[in-house]
Amino acid sequence: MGKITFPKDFIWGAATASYQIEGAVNQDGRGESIWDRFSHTPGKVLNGDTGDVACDHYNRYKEDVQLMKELGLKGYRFSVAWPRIYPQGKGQVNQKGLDFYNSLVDELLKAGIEPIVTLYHWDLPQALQDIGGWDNRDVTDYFADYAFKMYDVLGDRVKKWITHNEPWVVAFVGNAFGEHAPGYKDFALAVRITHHLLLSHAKAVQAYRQSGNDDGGQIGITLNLTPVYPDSDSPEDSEAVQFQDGFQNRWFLDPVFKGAYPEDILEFYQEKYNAPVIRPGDMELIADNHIDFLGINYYTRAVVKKGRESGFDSVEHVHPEGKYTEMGWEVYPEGLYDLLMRIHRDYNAPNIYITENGAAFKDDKVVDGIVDDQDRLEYLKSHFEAAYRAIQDGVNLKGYYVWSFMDNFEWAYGYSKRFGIVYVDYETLKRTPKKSALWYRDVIADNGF
Ligand SMILES: N=[N+]=NCCCCNC(=O)[C@@H]1[C@H]2[C@H](O)[C@@H](O)[C@H](O)[C@@H](CO)[C@@H]12
Repeated sequence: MGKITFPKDFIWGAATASYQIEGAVNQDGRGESIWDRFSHTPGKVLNGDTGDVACDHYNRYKEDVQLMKELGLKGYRFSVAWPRIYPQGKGQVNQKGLDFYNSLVDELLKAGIEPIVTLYHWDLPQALQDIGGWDNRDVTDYFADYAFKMYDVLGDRVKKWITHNEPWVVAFVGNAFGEHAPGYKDFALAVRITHHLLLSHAKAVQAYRQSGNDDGGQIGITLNLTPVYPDSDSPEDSEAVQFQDGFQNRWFLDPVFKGAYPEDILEFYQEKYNAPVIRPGDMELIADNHIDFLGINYYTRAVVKKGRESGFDSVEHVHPEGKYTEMGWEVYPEGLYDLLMRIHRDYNAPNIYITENGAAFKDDKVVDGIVDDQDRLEYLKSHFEAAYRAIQDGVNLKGYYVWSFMDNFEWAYGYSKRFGIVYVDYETLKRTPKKSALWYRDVIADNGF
């Protein structure tokens, strides 16, 4: 592909999340989150790593914003730690928590960087988990109250909001697979939670429309979407694709864009799990609170075939020959093009932002002050090219936030996986831009490559 130039005003950014970078978990009145509890539970996180210190961004945010400015970022996606605002999840507000995010937003605006703020990136106040967490329908109201408070405090300067980050991961990885906080292995619980996450999303959108701060503001949701391909053209493998696509993608896309769950998956869940619990008015609330943009987190594709056991959900993942990242995820930029075209075709999505795309590679070694992460540079270049092709074919893609601005706490993998375009030495907390960051700086300056 020759030189490509992205549309004018395309937002080139980078993304992070509160629990993964902030540290300072006991500073300035922050309450405990489910990830504090989970990471301090022996055996849950590799090497016993926790987010206690992480990148200490809470105390180093001015330095970090200065580095973002030097890289020329147009946008920065971060999340607010609910437990910094409401240490108990509801009730008493923690002013020092609000002060931090106010200062961070002011630093970003001074640096000419547009903030896009995620309200929930997995760090639920533990006090709410103690009353059932997302399985407790009341938490959907506490989330809307927390959202309303953030719109009130930051809404004059923050004009792009994301309600949830990856509700599929929150529900299934945290409550069916047991790999993330709070660590349950109960599929019916996970299905019930998906409904409460979507309900809380709708209530937070409704709160935004009522906040009086939505003038020129946009609100959306970020979904981790995975295009699914069959291992063969057999009818069995097509059925496996249909289930996997419904389980991972359509279960969230359909309610958000069409106001109803996909029939095939809903029927299957009600039959097998007697879930979700949907009350009269729920689907109307979800249907009536439209989003202004869809955030897409894209990492890789899925290739599936019918599994050995019977049933609609009998799916076996296949791992084709090819290049894989340190997470075991296939490098497949074509999947980003196919995904964007599918969302455009099947959901007629309004504006779309890639709210996360990036990779963990072993190529992070500091040699003579340089981190030569050529693998990551090539990963990003190939995915930028796929995004460009989708824009050329009509997709309303308005921005791209690389995951991640800097190496950080990679959930159950702790600090063993590095996704940053900026290297973090966890002994000294020194930040060093990697080769990919210096290349990205030029891409942003030229609005292409
Ligand atoms: N079973 N299983 N699956 C595990 C999770 C699958 C998908 N993981 C993601 O999308 C997470 C997303 C997250 O927003 C960010 O906080 C994470 O740091 C990145 C990198 O991991 C990605």
